[in-house]
Amino acid sequence: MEVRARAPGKIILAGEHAVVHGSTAVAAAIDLYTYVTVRFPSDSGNDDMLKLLLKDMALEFSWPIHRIKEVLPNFSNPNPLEPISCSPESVTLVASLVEEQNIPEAKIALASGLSAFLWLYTAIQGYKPATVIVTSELPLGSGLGSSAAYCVSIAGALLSLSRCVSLDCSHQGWFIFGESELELVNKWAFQGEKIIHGKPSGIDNTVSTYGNMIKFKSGDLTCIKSNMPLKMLITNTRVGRNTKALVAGVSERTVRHPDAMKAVFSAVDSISKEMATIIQSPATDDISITAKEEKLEELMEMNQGLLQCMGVSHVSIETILRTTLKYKLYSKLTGAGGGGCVLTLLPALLSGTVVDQVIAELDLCGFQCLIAGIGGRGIEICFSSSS
Ligand SMILES: Nc1ncnc2c1ncn2[C@@H]1O[C@H](COP(=O)(O)OP(=O)(O)O)[C@@H](O)[C@H]1O
Ligand SMILES: C[C@@](O)(CCOP(=O)(O)O)CC(=O)O
Ligand SMILES: [Mg+2]
Repeated sequence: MEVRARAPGKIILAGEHAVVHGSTAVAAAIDLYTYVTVRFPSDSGNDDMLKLLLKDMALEFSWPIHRIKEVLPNFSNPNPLEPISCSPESVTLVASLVEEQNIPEAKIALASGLSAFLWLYTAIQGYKPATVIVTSELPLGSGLGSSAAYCVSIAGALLSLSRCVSLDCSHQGWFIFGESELELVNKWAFQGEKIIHGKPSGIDNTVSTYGNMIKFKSGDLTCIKSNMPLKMLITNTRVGRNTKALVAGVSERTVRHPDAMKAVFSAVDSISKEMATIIQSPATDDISITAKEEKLEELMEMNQGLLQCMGVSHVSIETILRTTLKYKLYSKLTGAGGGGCVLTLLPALLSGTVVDQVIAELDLCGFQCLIAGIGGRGIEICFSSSS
């Protein structure tokens, strides 16, 4: 028996960073997924090892089960139905197991992802040998929530194999968990995100778990039903960055300038709420859709200005803003910034020729453009007998 889980990446339409400090944010799932397959030994022939295969990077990591027991003796009796919190001590211990692996210097950012995997695996499955295979359609460290999609798909696959969660294994094809399992997946994935992000708001794992478009504030989500065609161009600056460092940088700025930053976060809160209202408000004809799009563009521009105040923009992001503005198109960074991806609203009546022109110009600058479907499904799983 093996299980495959897939969880989507996301875009944040408004409110990144400020959401960590209690403001409202709006996010949507995108149709790019991370896939995690878990296979127990009877299928793989691997008796006493926990193996992690990162197939896209052709990397393989493995830990003898006895070594995991030695370093993490307190994970002996996991209860998947009661997510525990990842204490700093347990994260340090897990990191010491990761240090025993040979991670190529250029891929050192994977270390936190390996820690999150080991922590989630032992906390949910204990000391069971297994082979876990990960592939992803998402660029890593680019603001599209690869860390959350990775944690959600790992948590989902592991929980679906746990005896505490009863699922119909004979089900054919992809299927969605029930409400209580989704809540469990989300809680476990949040612990993984803590290991990768340091201080996550929880918006990324929540939208990756539940899918759709959501409004999120202090751990609470509200589903948003869009009443307009919402098309976004996603441009990857290809400038690598690390969410944990950027989130910490905003917190440091908040300590230095508490009153100013409070005002910034409050303005972002208003922007996100207004954006959610506009997206949901009825629009029956082209004129009302265009009017709504113009308001959204202005809100995106304002949110981008506030992200600059938080210190998370980047020259590559500014280049994209200027380039798209030449075509009267409005953009903002999405995710943690500092590089990563930028969103550009593509109005419903915009001609395909203009879209092609702007993409060609962004391509020439060395950026990578994609148009993803937004607001789709969250985590799904699929059982198969073996492979
Ligand atoms: N498919 C994956 N395989 C292994 N690690 C992953 C994968 N996806 C994400 N990660 C982990 O998450 C990190 C990127 O997370 P983060 O900096 O939050 O950026 P983002 O979530 O925007 O992609 C990677 O450096 C890695 O540690
Ligand atoms: C900056 C932040 O708001 C979003 C980070 O998203 P990403 O990891 O850059 O995809 C952090 C968070 O909400 O946890
Ligand atoms: Mg992330």
